[in-house]
Amino acid sequence: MKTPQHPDLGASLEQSRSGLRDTHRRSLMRALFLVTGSALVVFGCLQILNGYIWLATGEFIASLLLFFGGTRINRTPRLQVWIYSYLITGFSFALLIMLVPEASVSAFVWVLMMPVLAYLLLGKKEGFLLSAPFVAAGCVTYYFHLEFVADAGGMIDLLNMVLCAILMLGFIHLYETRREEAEHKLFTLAQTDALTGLANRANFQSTLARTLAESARSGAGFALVIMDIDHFKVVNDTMGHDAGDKVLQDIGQRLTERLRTTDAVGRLGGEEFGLILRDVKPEDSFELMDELRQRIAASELPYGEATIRVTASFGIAHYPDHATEVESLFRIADRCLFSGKRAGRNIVARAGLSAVKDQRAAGGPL
Ligand SMILES: Nc1nc2c(ncn2[C@@H]2O[C@H](COP(=O)(O)OP(=O)(O)OP(=O)(O)O)[C@@H](O)[C@H]2O)c(=O)[nH]1
Repeated sequence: MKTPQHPDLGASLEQSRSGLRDTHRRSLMRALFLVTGSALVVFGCLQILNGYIWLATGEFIASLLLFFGGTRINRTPRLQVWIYSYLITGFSFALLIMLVPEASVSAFVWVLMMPVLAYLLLGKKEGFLLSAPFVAAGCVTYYFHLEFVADAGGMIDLLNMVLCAILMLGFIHLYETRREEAEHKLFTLAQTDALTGLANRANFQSTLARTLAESARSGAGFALVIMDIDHFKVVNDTMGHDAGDKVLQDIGQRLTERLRTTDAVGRLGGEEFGLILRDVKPEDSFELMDELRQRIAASELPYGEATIRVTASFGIAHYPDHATEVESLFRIADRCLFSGKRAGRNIVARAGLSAVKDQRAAGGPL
């Protein structure tokens, strides 16, 4: 059986919580550091011409820090801290500039940029919590900038700003909510076998890799079981594909019903299923699978006027007794299954110590 390496899908979702993967967030941050750093150099020069030496000095220092940050952002393990530091400092700096009595009215356009950056870099919840107070503070500053709205023209100016800020925040929030929902739906679809509702092969392999890493830390063993329905082709050929589908759904349900919630079940493809039994000894996993085998053999699935009976064969490999790597565990369980099929089917076959010996003698996994 070919078992290609699959990325951990759970980790992928975690990394894309803001809509951008960590690598993209780093690239965006680097671009922001460079753009805002360069912009601050220009603004600093203009502030000198305006006579605001202290403001220009602050902008030059900030631009140096930003250029330095641009060289570090790709390597830092604390990306989230860097993002928060950048956004909070940047937003506060923008507010400070708006508070200057002679501030140009165009400085207030940055208020509208705040939610865009915060949502893009932090996601919906954290983006809202960070940007909403700054947007509100920007609107209040604008009110003071207009000198308390003395006439109708001032009121129009204020309402333009406030309405635009509210709409910007609202639209970005709505967009991010829909994007998260769509991503979640896609992610679930990409992980699930459509026919049985079980984990699909890629998802099962991610779970297996995670279980192995956890077991390596905790020292607890687990069993990998590969189960295959016997002579499934006959069901399809004699009763039709729809009957075959019903059998697959029924078997999938039986497997999940019988196992513990901490165990994992997945459809590896066709009529083949994978099971991970956590915290289990070799004798116990054999007994459990044999009970499952008997249940499947004894069950009758009504299909129209007919009744469908199937049997299944199982191959078991144990971590760490038989192998300590995903590939080797799969190969051993698969070979056990194959030997069970050759021995007449409706059998639970487990790797023995000889399997481990053979593997060592051959200088590699079985
Ligand atoms: N109904 C249905 N059939 C499927 C599906 N996926 C694979 N199959 C069928 O499963 C059958 C597998 O046949 P084989 O690989 O020969 O295996 P088998 O008949 O179970 O024989 P043994 O495994 O040797 O006992 C083929 O007929 C496939 O078309 C599916 O999603 N639905």
